[in-house]
Amino acid sequence: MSTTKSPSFLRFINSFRYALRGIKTSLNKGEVNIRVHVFVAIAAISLAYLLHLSILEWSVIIVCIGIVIAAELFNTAIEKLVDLVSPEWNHKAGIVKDIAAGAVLIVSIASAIIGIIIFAPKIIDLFH
Ligand SMILES: Nc1ncnc2c1ncn2[C@@H]1O[C@H](COP(=O)(O)OP(=O)(O)OP(=O)(O)O)[C@@H](O)[C@H]1O
Repeated sequence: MSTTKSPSFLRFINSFRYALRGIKTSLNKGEVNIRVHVFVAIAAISLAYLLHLSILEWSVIIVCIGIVIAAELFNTAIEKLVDLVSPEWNHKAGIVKDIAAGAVLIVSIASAIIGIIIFAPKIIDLFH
């Protein structure tokens, strides 16, 4: 059996490496927002474990975490692209950044509400 990897397999592995590099760059470049999201995600996963969530509740929490972090990565990518295309002050560049930030805010608020709906009753139950 040949051990040579097919080009399409290598392309797949490389795409995966580039994607991981993108995530690492976002975390390393001092992007405060994404660090906050990762911190909140770790806190939510820890709480979910401690409160013995159901499979459905776990799934909802994981989907929320994925959407928020993905939105933040898109936002960072858009910011970098705008800075590349329009390094100088430009009204339209500002609008593009504001809209991208608005998208992150929307999914963050929705996820926070879902977190409250799932966690709050279980935390209240602990004190009864
Ligand atoms: N080139 C620009 N032209 C016009 N307005 C801009 C420009 N760059 C940034 N802004 C305005 O400043 C805001 C903040 O932009 P910035 O790129 O600093 O994003 P940020 O949210 O502070 O990002 P981060 O802190 O994650 O780097 C934008 O949402 C936009 O309103």
